[in-house]
Formats: sequence, C-alpha cells, structure tokens
Amino acid sequence: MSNGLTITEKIFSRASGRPVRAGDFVMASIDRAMAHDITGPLAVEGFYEIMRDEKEKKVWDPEKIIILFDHQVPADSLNAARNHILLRKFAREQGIKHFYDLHEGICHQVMPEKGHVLPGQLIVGSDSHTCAYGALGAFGTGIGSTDMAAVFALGKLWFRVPESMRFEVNGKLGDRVYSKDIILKLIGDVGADGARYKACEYAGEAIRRLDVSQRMTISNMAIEMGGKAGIIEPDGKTEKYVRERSPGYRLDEGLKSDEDAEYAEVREYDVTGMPPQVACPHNVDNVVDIDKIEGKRIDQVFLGSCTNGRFEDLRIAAEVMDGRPVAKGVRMIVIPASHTEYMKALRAGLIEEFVSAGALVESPCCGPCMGGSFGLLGPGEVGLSTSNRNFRGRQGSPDALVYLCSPATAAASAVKGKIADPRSV
Ligand SMILES: CC(C)[C@H](C(=O)O)[C@@H](O)C(=O)O
Ligand code: SF4
Repeated sequence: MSNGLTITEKIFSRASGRPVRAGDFVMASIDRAMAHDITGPLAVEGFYEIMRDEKEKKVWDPEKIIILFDHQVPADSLNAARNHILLRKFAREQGIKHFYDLHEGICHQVMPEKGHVLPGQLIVGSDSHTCAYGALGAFGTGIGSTDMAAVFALGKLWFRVPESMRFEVNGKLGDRVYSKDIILKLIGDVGADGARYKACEYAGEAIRRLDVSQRMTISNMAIEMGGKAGIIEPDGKTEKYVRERSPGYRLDEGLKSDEDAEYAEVREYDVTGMPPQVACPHNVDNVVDIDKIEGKRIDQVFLGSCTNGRFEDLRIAAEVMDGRPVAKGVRMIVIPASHTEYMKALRAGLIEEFVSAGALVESPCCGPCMGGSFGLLGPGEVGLSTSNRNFRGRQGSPDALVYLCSPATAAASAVKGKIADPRSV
C-alpha cells in the first residue's frame, strides 16, 4: 500500500481524530448538518425519541445545524404547512442559528451561498444531493432522517471511509457545451450504480477551468452514479468564492489527494468536440448525443433546480434564447435556485427577458424537479428539464417522459418547441 492519501481519506482522518484509510470504519465528528422541510420533521421526531430519557432535550450544537424550507414552498398542502410549523417551532426552541424560512431557496444552493460549506469539512444533509458541496472541496453526503436524528443529538455518525474513483477530465469544452454535458456523459458511461459508495473525485484541466457554479452541477450529480460524494480539489476559484462568504478563510494547500493516493478506479476523458448530452427516460444513465434526439416534441421546459438554477445558468439560457419567445404549444417554467440568485437575475434584466418570452418565473424552490409540488407533467406529456433525475413519475404522471439537459439545450428547445441543439439555433 502506498503512503499517499486521497482528499477523502484526509477529511475523514481529521473528522475522526486519527489517521484512517478507505475501508476503515470510523466515528466521525460532523461539521455541519442540514435538514429541509421534507426530511426535517422525521429527524425532529427521531431526535426527541433518542432524547426521551434526557432532562435537557437539546441538540448537540445549534450553530452547526441548518434548517430550511425548499421542497414544498410556499406550502402546497396542509401537510406541508404542518411540517413548516413543526420545524419553525423546533428551530425556535432549539435556538437553531441558521434557520431559513421559505423565502431563501434550495438547500444545496443556500448552504454554500451562506457560507455553511468550507473546503475540508464533513457535512451531512438529509437529502441525496448533499454531494453538491464537493464542488468546494467538502465531503458532503446524504443521510436518512433517522441518521440525522442521531446527528442532531450527538454531532457524530459512523461511516465506512469510501474508496475514491477519479475522473480525469481533459480537453476543452466547445461552444454552448457545459459542465452538465460532462456529468451526463460520465454518468452515461459509468452507469447508475457504477460509482456505488465511492467518493467521486473530479480532476483534470476541463474541471479546473470551470467556475464554481458549473462545478456545483457536476458535484451535485455524483449520487446519480451511486457516488457517496463528488469532490473537486479546492483551488483559487474555490478560495475566492468561500472568502466572499466566510471572510478570513484561507486555502489549505494540503487539502488535495496525494500523487500516490490509491484509487478504486481512474477514468480518463477528453471533452474536446463533445456534443451536448441528453439523458432520456427513465434513467439518468440513459444518455445520448444531442443529434440522436433532436426534433423530439416537448410540452414543458423546466429551467431550475439545485443542479442548474443559478444566475449563471439563467444567463446562459437567456443568451441562447436571445429575445425570442417560447414556442407556441410549449410552456417554460423558470425557477432561480435561491433568493440571492433571483436578485442577481432580476438586476441583470434576465427575469424580464424570461417573462417577456412567455415563461413562468416562480419563486426559489425545488418546484417541478421532484414532482411533489407544482408544474407537473400529465399523462403522455414530455418534459425537458435542467434538473438531475428523470425517473418514471418524477415530475408528475408515470406516463410522462422526462429528458435531462443543460440550460443551453433547454433554452434552445424552448424557442424551437422541440429538443434542439443549442449550437445551431
Ligand atoms: C426529498 C428528498 C429526500 C429528495 C432527495 O433526497 O434527494 C429530493 O431532494 C430529491 O431530489 O429526490
Ligand atoms: S431541486 Fe430537486 S434535486 Fe435539488 S433538492 Fe430539490 S428536489 Fe432534490
């Protein structure tokens, strides 16, 4: 065995207070824990169950728990309203310092944006896309509500330190081809469980060249190939992003995988000349080049979600639309991922452009991404979405079809009224 460590092994060694390696079982201290309106109520219930015999029923650290509302926002059912009431009460009683009510946005956007994600941290969230925080060099991972209950109580959780799978992505992305196309390509290649329980590590010049917003898209979708995390080694861009939110933060030069670190697998890619990618129904790994699916009719385009609802995504889409209206017979729903992103888009005039084009712009939330709220697809309808999952029934009817793509492809398709290549509209 070599002496080198992966970034994941370094993070777990710090979090568990001893040198550990992939495969070791550890009890790790959690740096931040996030729960939202769907999974939070069950975690709260579990927490009180655990604390049943304690006199003081207090969480381990009210400053390290983040609670927010995003999935059913504004409350779209009585059940959602009750969940919101329960979590507001819990946050008040426990003195949860970082509680965001329903105006703030989607968890995976709000967490980094508000400075709750630092490189090298071990962060858990009761949401599967918590791997998104790997974009900043944190080990973020999704856990269930009952595990979250234990974290609320103890601030610790056991893990088997995952092996790492390295994706060396080189070459240069072409015009109107983005990080979403890279991650769809990788998932299509590896398969939905090809990286099961592995820490996916994205490296190479094509990844280094991406801005933080685009890195978030790639890290966000590690779970779609079974990854436990989706880490990108922090660099100057990471440092700048983090410092703007956590002044005084300094990049730790040692926070990267050693050259002789051991990997379960290393895969190499060259994205030069790669066309836009689309994931076809009903699996995220059912990925094709755009020319295989171009011309397919669509009923709805959804531009948003924690994967691709940032200001940069909206700007790309507006550029591609270039003042043209949404095609007749197609509806377009645009949802900025957070209040901050919404304000940026508003100030830049993007919201006016979308509204003038005939799109529906909604307040920050998950929206149709999970089909639990508004914007559902009916039987037989076809949706094109910038989100991360296209499972049967995910956005409404089990008889609807969902295709996944980049914001540029979504925008090109919205103006054309059918799936279109953003390079040729
Ligand atoms: C509701 C939540 C538990 C779920 C997740 O874990 O990812 C949702 O965010 C999703 O995208 O499917
Ligand atoms: S936007 Fe979609 S993927 Fe992201 S947290 Fe919400 S439901 Fe999950």
